Amino acid sequence: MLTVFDHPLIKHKLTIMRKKETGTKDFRQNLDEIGGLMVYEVTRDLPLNEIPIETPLCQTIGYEMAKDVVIVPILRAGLGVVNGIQNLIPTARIAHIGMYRDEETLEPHPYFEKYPSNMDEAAVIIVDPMLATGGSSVAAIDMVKKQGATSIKLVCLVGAPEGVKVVEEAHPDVDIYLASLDDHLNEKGYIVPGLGDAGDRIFGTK
Ligand SMILES: O=c1ccn([C@@H]2O[C@H](COP(=O)(O)O)[C@@H](O)[C@H]2O)c(=O)[nH]1
Ligand SMILES: O=P(O)(O)OP(=O)(O)O
Ligand SMILES: [Mg+2]
Repeated sequence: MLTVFDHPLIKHKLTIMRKKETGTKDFRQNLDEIGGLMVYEVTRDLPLNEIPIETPLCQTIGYEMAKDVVIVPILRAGLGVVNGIQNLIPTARIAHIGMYRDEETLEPHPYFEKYPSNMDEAAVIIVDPMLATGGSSVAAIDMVKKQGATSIKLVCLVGAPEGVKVVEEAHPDVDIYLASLDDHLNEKGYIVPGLGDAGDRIFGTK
């Protein structure tokens, strides 16, 4: 299932990120804030356990999260989304998948992976600001499934219709969340209108 957020705060912050004159500091801050706003909805169906508790007044039933949450940023750009989510789920574990996209072929190249031990039981949230051809996302989902993950969500900021179709066809069981579904991919595999190269804008490498 694809969910595209239609929230004024997300639209406002994403517009700041899209502007070419926005510098690294403001880019990162708005990415952080959008990550926090999106996670509220992304985690809406997380299972809860009922637990007996005692308030200062009486005994009652409270709730605690039934599953560990594992956030999986696709490096580098995905790192920019982690903080906003972690602020709201401080107990989340962080896995890492290192992947770059070949500039000519647009094929994803994994170079690093590290996971906690309980991927099979966890609610796994893969994050990458950009869903372009879908190659990186499909490869990352393949990798977490190999670790036994069954509850997987993909959270991106900006998506292209081409990439959404590729992920939906390869992994129909994975819910996709976007802040914006943009128009198309250009001949170099960049999302249009997009926001440019997310990794470079987060880390100031261009
Ligand atoms: O406009 C764009 C498009 C892509 N990226 C980076 O590439 C990957 C995703 O590309 P896929 O083609 O979907 O594999 C993503 O990790 C971004 O880092 C970008 O920054 N801007
Ligand atoms: O996906 P890429 O190639 O843009 O890599 P990075 O996110 O490290 O900039
Ligand atoms: Mg990337």
